[in-house]
Amino acid sequence: MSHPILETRDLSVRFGGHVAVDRISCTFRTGELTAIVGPNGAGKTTYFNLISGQIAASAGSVVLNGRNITRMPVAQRTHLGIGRAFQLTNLFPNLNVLENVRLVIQSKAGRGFNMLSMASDHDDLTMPAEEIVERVRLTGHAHQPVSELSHGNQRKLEVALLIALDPLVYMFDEPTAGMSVDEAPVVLDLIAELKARKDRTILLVEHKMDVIRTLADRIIVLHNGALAADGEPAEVMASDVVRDAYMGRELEDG
Ligand SMILES: Nc1ncnc2c1ncn2[C@@H]1O[C@H](COP(=O)(O)OP(=O)(O)OP(=O)(O)O)[C@@H](O)[C@H]1O
Repeated sequence: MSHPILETRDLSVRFGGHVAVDRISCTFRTGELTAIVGPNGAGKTTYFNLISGQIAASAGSVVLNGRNITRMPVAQRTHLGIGRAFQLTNLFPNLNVLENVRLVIQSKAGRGFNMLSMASDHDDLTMPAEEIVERVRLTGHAHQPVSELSHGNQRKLEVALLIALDPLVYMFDEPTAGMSVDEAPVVLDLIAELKARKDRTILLVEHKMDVIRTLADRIIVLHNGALAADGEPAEVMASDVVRDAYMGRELEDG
């Protein structure tokens, strides 16, 4: 098996008296797609925020490629290889789809994240940007300002930007939430392609059973902020821990 790229060690955060993530120790390997499941409020998003750096840990550590990144700001973690699906707030709303993708490629290529530099200065980056826009089926919207995109197309753009960034660790938080049945497969196919490359690590917070079944190599279950189960999908799904964690609530079948 490949070496662990990402590890959390006794990672915890408390908000006032409430422990939202409770001493989670977990290792993630290259080539592996881990689904993170658990009922509402279990701590999934908070765990993601701790890994990507959106919030600071109260205790424990996050280790990327052997390096302690626990105290690093988001931008530095991104630079080192942690990639979280962009929220619309990270985009330039008045620039179009293609320009936003090109800016991420430009920044990745070490040419700065300068939206004022002329597009013609970076002509060589336009073609890779167009390819990524095509992969998420947004070619028809390439010249549309991102602020005018439908919700589903915004989500596809988030995935496009992450692919442009091409981090070591891809973090997806319910990537198809709110997408139509026509749109979701585009994103799921792209995640499957990333997984097939075997050279990236993918973390996926997901409620949809069919998505987990199709994509996950491994499932971890969070319950009350703690790691309740960790293992192969069939084994975890059949376990009492999952039944107890969900307390009668089902993972979504849709
Ligand atoms: N900034 C915050 N301040 C106070 N409490 C918070 C904060 N962020 C999260 N929490 C609490 O931490 C717990 C975990 O929340 P979190 O959003 O991580 O759960 P989740 O598993 O992602 O849930 P969902 O599936 O509903 O998105 C919840 O009880 C939540 O209310």
